[in-house]
Amino acid sequence: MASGQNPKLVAGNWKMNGTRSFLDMVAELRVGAAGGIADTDLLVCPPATLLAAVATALEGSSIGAGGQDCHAKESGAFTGDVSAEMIADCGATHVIVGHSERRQYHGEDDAAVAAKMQAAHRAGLVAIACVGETQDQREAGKALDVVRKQVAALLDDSVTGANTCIAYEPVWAIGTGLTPTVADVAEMHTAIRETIAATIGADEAAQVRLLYGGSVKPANARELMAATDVDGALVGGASLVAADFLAIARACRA
Ligand SMILES: O=C[C@H](O)COP(=O)(O)O
Repeated sequence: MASGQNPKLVAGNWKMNGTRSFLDMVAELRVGAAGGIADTDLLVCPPATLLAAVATALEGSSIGAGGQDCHAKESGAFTGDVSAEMIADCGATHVIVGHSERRQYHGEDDAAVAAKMQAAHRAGLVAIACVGETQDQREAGKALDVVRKQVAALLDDSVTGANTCIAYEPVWAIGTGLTPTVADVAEMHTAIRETIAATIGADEAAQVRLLYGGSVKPANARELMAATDVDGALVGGASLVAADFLAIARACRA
């Protein structure tokens, strides 16, 4: 269960940002990542409106495309929703589920997130499942317990290193410029991996990539990515600038 065993994954979550003009930025990323960035996989998660275009623009490159959310069902009368199968049909390989903004603004609880994760697996997508404590929970000394519970609620024996990533995103660090200490990140990631191991065994758990997210920038990426049990980053704001996103990916080189 040592850090550094898995290739890093740097995923950019554009959130509700981006119109077709952002395809120029995707072209920039493609050029910047040509030939690959040593031992680091890159993923771009645009809004659903751009997913097919971004996936097409990245075909044949070393960068993948992912969705930001999916419905638990395959199809049906769910106006405005998008299924995991639709995301896969766009050419995406991954989908984020359970982001704290979905939990906060759309009332998604652990059970809903678990159902979305299963939908992702049903569609052949890698689920990037987000967990993380609020500021109040951290200040109350409950961060580890809260996150362990969130992770445990997502797991069943269908979870593998190949079909699941867990993103630890402290809610108070998202978009604020604040980050936990490297020691706090390492402690949390180790606890997350132990929680996963309790369900699927230590060998498989070692292969689940654990991403850190929350104010990752070029200036702090090297330090955060070197922390124990950190296998990559889920990047919000800095993923909207090609040079910054590429700099974060390069910072994963130990
Ligand atoms: O999904 C990404 C995270 O919410 C992090 O966002 P941020 O890098 O803007 O803090």
